[in-house]
Amino acid sequence: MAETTPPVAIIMGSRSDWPTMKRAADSLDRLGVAWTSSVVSAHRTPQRLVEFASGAKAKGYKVIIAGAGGAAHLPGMAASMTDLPVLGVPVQSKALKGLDSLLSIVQMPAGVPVATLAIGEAGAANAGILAAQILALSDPVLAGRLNAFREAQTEAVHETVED
Ligand SMILES: Nc1c(C(=O)O)ncn1[C@@H]1O[C@H](COP(=O)(O)O)[C@@H](O)[C@H]1O
Repeated sequence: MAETTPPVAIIMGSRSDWPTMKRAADSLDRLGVAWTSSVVSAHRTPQRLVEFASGAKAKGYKVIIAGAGGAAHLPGMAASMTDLPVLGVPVQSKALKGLDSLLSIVQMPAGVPVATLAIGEAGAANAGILAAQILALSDPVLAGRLNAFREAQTEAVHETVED
């Protein structure tokens, strides 16, 4: 039987980004959304990026989460080759604490959007949730799971508040 493509592709510039990008995968797992992950670099494997990004929609992906650090050109270059929504995660760099990653991702020219998340693990976790929210627009069952997730989150905060 032919394998179905999961709706979310997580790509990252280097294997060293995985501890951050795993947070996106964790969010997706929690919400019951299937994903794949792979290392693709605009700098180190440009041909692999062209093949991935230009073929992503035809392959059946619905949302791309792209994480990279430093001169983080991966999300923008991926967005230039697909009209799937691209969520960019600035991975925290050693030298500049991720400010370089953030600025490399966020300032896209008009016409080629990348939805840019916060630097580091919180941004990656939110990328997973945001991908699920996009998919939930046409998936009421997933929308219900997202709602339950939000309620559980609110309840967990209430439990830490005395009064
Ligand atoms: N920013 C990019 C791209 C890209 O944008 O294509 N490819 C790799 N990298 C980044 O280089 C950093 C260091 O990578 P190494 O740890 O492999 O030296 C990683 O955060 C990666 O995302």
